[in-house]
Amino acid sequence: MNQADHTYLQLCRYILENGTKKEDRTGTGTLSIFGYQMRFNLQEGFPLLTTKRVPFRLIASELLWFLKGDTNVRYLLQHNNHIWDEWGFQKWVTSSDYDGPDMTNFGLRSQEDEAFKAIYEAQMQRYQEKVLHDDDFAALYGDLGNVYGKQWRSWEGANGQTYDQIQYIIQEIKRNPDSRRLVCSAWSASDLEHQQLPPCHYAFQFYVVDGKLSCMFNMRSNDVFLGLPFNIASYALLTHLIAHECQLDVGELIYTGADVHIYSNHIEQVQTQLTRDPKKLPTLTIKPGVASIFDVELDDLQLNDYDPHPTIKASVAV
Ligand SMILES: Nc1nc(=O)c2c([nH]1)NC[C@@H]1CN(c3ccc(C(=O)N[C@@H](CCC(=O)O)C(=O)O)cc3)CN21
Ligand SMILES: O=c1ccn([C@H]2C[C@H](O)[C@@H](COP(=O)(O)O)O2)c(=O)[nH]1
Repeated sequence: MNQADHTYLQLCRYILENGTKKEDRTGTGTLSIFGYQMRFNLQEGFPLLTTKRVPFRLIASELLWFLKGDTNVRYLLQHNNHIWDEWGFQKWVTSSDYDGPDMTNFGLRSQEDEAFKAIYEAQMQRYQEKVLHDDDFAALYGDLGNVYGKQWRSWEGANGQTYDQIQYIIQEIKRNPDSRRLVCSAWSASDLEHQQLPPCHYAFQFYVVDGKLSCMFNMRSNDVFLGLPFNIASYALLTHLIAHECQLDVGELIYTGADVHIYSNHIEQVQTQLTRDPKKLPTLTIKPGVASIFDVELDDLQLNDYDPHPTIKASVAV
């Protein structure tokens, strides 16, 4: 059974038919709806879409990065993960330390202007090298500010004391699984000015019934073609990891989105994906013996029987 692809494709179809043209911060333009919910039964298989290839390795390394409480893209680069590069790069090129060619509006310009694209790529390569090999540079420009890792693992209270929301949730699930307070919030009003990108998945909550762990996650803004397949798989993986540690089965994953949009330069890609028939979902195995989710490494996670349709390329809006 694979209901997951159908559920996702139904959302895509719904936006194409009912979405309103809406301008956005990146200048790309979107088709957007406001308010949508989807449910994924995690017992059916691991919800990694099969109607295009979704790179599980990038999703897993990003989630482990959050769980480590890390906010610096150096860890991602060390794992050959480039999904956050543009947001660190932006911090560098808009600073007084930047001494290269003008990078104003690099996201859109690199899609429209081939000559600029080559200049941009050279600067991006310089950025990546510096983050990887220059500690001072990485501390300044690799760090994305108080993003997910910081809020999840060391939320700062008014008194300067820090709170580990993930540790709290795990302890509570073990001690009092009926709790209705198994919430993690990444949205901190006082931190908005200290973040390269305010959290898109800003809160999630767990629920235990009949020995199964379910999770609901909320998104204020969601890029349906590039972001959402990652977000679904990431929260599915988080639910599996916490269930594993708490000796529970997995239940349901519930998604609630607010401004749910397809970028205007992703419409063709979505239409291609809609012509494809879903295949069997993969399954996930966590290496036995990994006791704490904070010790999990990439090699402890194994995705089985993933045989998707080919990748569909698209540019990310910055
Ligand atoms: N516009 C936008 N969409 C997002 O989904 C997004 C952001 N911005 N900003 C922050 C993070 C970064 N995320 C990203 C960024 C890029 C891809 C992406 O390009 N995915 C490609 C594969 C990329 C690769 O192989 O390196 C894909 O085909 O899924 C996915 C998620 C999710 N978030
Ligand atoms: O996990 C993520 C992170 C980001 N996004 C998307 C949603 C929007 O398209 C952009 C963020 O732009 P804002 O103007 O701050 O809303 O990134 C995502 O889908 N998933």
